[in-house]
Amino acid sequence: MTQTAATNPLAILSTEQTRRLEPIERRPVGTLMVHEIYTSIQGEGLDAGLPCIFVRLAGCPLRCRWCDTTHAFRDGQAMTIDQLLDAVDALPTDIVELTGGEPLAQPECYELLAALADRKRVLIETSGAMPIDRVDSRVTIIMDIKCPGSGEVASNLLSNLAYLKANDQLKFVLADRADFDWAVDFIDRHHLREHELLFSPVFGELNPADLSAWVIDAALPVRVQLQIHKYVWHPETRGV
Ligand SMILES: C[S@@+](CC[C@H](N)C(=O)[O-])C[C@H]1O[C@@H](n2cnc3c(N)ncnc32)[C@H](O)[C@@H]1O
Ligand SMILES: Nc1nc2[nH]cc(C(=O)O)c2c(=O)[nH]1
Ligand code: SF4
Ligand SMILES: [Mg+2]
Repeated sequence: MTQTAATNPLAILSTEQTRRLEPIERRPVGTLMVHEIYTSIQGEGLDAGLPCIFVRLAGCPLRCRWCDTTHAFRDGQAMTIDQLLDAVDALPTDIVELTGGEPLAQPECYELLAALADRKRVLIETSGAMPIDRVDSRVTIIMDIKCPGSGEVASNLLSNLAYLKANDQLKFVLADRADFDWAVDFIDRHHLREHELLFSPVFGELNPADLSAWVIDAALPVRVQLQIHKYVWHPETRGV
């Protein structure tokens, strides 16, 4: 059976609420536009496999060619930070990830991240197109470096590299061999080999076996990572 926000027992926004999502421009002052909140298995990064609460904010100024979350570009439910914290507190899971859309596109998210970090272990998944310097230091940042195949390479904010902490993660989502070569060059040019590096294939586009062979051949200190939720559930399933 496929699972959706409507059937996931740990989804916070009900079917009725998700039907009433508003365009992001209608966000009242002091609120964040939230696209969905649910619990699943962390499908990406160094915490893959662990239960995790996902708070997905609405809206993104980028348009990665292969984005799998275009449904979050526009609509959400306006929630105050207190409402969001109540929703997260109601869930027993002790890891929470803020994602989107682009979570850092909503400035209130800095305050939200600090408040979440008072309660749980917090991860943020960000495009790296917005400054990360104001993110609470207790939060683990998973930052995408956008490769040429995404069509968004010009959005990489290189000044962010200086703010990465030892336990943050740098992710390259690769569409083809040209992206792979570009990523290896980027890592060397910016002296990033000491960081936690993740190479992920664009789902359904780059064969994970090809990517794995390239990583083995180059003897690179990077982790090949697949989006495991797309293997556990049907890849189009929402709310997982
Ligand atoms: C939907 S984005 C939201 C967070 C933020 N906007 C970003 O790009 O990191 C979450 C993660 O999914 C990855 N992603 C999106 N579409 C993908 C695809 N088709 N294949 C592999 N990863 C994908 C993104 O690269 C990013 O690491
Ligand atoms: N299960 C699951 N794990 C994830 N890790 C990062 C995600 C994201 O969309 O940011 C994601 C997601 O959408 N689902
Ligand atoms: S930055 Fe993230 S949410 Fe925005 S288009 Fe790219 S992958 Fe999708
Ligand atoms: Mg996702």
